[in-house]
Amino acid sequence: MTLAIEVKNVRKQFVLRHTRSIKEALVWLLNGRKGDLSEKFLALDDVSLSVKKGETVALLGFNGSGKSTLLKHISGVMVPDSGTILTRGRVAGLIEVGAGFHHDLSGRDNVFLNGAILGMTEKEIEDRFDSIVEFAEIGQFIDTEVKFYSSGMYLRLAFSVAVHTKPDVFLVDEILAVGDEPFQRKCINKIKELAAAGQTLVVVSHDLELVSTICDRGVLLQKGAIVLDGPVREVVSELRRRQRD
Ligand SMILES: Nc1ncnc2c1ncn2[C@@H]1O[C@H](COP(=O)(O)OP(=O)(O)OP(=O)(O)O)[C@@H](O)[C@H]1O
Repeated sequence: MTLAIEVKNVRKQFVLRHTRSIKEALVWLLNGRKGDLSEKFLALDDVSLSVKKGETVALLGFNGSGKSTLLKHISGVMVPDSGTILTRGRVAGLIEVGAGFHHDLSGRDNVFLNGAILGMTEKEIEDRFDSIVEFAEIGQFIDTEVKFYSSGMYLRLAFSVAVHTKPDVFLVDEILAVGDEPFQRKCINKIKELAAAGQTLVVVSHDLELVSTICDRGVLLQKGAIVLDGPVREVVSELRRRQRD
């Protein structure tokens, strides 16, 4: 059994800064700065998760349960306060769409820039360039600066670059809710194709029907901790039961 992702005892705390009144700040100063004006919030509380190569996993849970935070740790965008995350092979994903895109550059330049950030060589990008543009249906706009793209065009190009990196682990965060319907369908088909080809997949989505068709395994998060891990249908049923309560 080859592991693609191994998350061990990960904790992540965020500091929530509240706006305080001048009076509150003054009292705090006069008291010798005792206590803490900021509040701490544990977004991931001792999370451990192993994902085997070829598994398709849906991270499920209510708003604020820590799904995106966990995905960002797997992608390496965030580092944990404690614990470890190991990933095997190339990890690519759609977490903050077009995060690596530069507004003043053309679509073409961004394909090269973003492709390189995602770990492709120049030769790989050149070889896959036509296919990237074709999948994104960007056509003649490929030489236009992306700041003039519609949000859908931007998203399509970002998605296309990401899937063409042929990653070993593909991470998708709620992306499927964006874009028009035909493109959504195309993305879903592409993701299903990747899953069928044995690609490791970790998906965050509130579309329970959709994740049930794409993923085999479901992981339910609640207040930053994993409370259930099993076949996706069972975990989705439990989440629905909790939604009704
Ligand atoms: N950079 C940050 N600074 C402070 N708090 C944060 C930060 N990122 C996330 N949080 C908090 O951590 C908690 C978990 O957020 P996260 O985005 O992981 O939840 P989620 O399960 O993906 O939620 P949703 O379903 O709404 O997308 C939330 O309460 C959120 O406000």
